[in-house]
Amino acid sequence: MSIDFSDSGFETEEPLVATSLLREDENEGSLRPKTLAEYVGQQKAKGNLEIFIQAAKMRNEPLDHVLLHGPPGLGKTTLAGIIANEMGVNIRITSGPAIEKPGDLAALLTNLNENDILFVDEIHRLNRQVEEILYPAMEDYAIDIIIGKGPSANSIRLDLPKFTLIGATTRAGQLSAPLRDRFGVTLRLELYTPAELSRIVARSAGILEVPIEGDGAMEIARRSRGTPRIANRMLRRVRDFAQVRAGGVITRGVADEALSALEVDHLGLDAVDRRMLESIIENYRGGPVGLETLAATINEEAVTLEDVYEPYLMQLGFLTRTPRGRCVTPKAYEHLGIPFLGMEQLSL
Ligand SMILES: Nc1ncnc2c1ncn2[C@@H]1O[C@H](COP(=O)(O)OP(=O)(O)OP(=O)(O)O)[C@@H](O)[C@H]1O
Ligand SMILES: [Mg+2]
Repeated sequence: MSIDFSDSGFETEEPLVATSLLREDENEGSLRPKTLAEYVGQQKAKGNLEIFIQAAKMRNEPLDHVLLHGPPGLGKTTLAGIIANEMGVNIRITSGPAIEKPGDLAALLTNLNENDILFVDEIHRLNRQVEEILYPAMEDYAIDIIIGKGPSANSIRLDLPKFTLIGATTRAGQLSAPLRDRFGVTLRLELYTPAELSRIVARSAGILEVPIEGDGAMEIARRSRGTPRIANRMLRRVRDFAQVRAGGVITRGVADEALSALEVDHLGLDAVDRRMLESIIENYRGGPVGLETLAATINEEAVTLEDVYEPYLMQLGFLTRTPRGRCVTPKAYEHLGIPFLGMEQLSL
């Protein structure tokens, strides 16, 4: 998708709801809160963590292994960093696809210090052999390594320092049961409310030293589909716009103008959301339609639709998942300005 900004001198190639990291995310690190107190929202996850962290510290033990799951950009990596900070331990960061061989994981594990954290992003993408090394590592703080080859091969057990594994995934359903069962703590991150997102936007604006009005922060918040990463991206794009058009201050009007130019509507839906909903309505009479069929029809990846687009559309009550496929609700027809012809339209 490309957006024509020829009249304002802006050039952007990427949609705001991109799955890969964008130019705007470059210094994401500087916007990351460092303590639980600074971490906005996610009350349930935060409340639980606070207790677990305090208890582990009192016992002078590592925190139990933690699995963080939820849609992209909700703060999983951020939370892992905060846990390390609050525990006062080091964190080693890696990801499922980066650990290719059992030996790679063994090297990471044996280099940890007592109570350290190993953070494995995209943990659902670990390969099977590597995963099997993790089982005894998580359970008994030990790994079994094979020395030698053929009939003279010997398995020896190597003790590891006590450590905490933090796994993050957008797809908890894809974790194998034995791996999932070895996490003592499982935290699901939820989409943020506009009020929470406006606090995040105001906080980020403070760090970036961008003047912003309360209304301006709220306008960005309402349109960032429950996701802090998208809110921060929008903040940066709106800032550019404000500098050129409005003397640098982000007001509600500037935010609205900038985001409308980016084809983000007042609920935060972008061109892909609209194509998705319209395609279900026009080609499949409102659904049900299978995810793969829908993805092929609008030429998007099924995983992207499922992980990135659907959570927000479902939260808005625009889309439902049924055993027979996805259905668009009357609320979505109304938002798109398409007449809804009654319930029989849904069941056809
Ligand atoms: N609760 C929060 N309070 C303030 N800022 C947040 C919060 N959660 C996330 N952010 C901001 O959102 C951005 C994205 O967060 P993060 O990288 O932790 O998401 P993630 O869940 O790890 O995403 P992915 O699934 O893509 O790895 C960060 O720059 C961070 O500053
Ligand atoms: Mg992350």
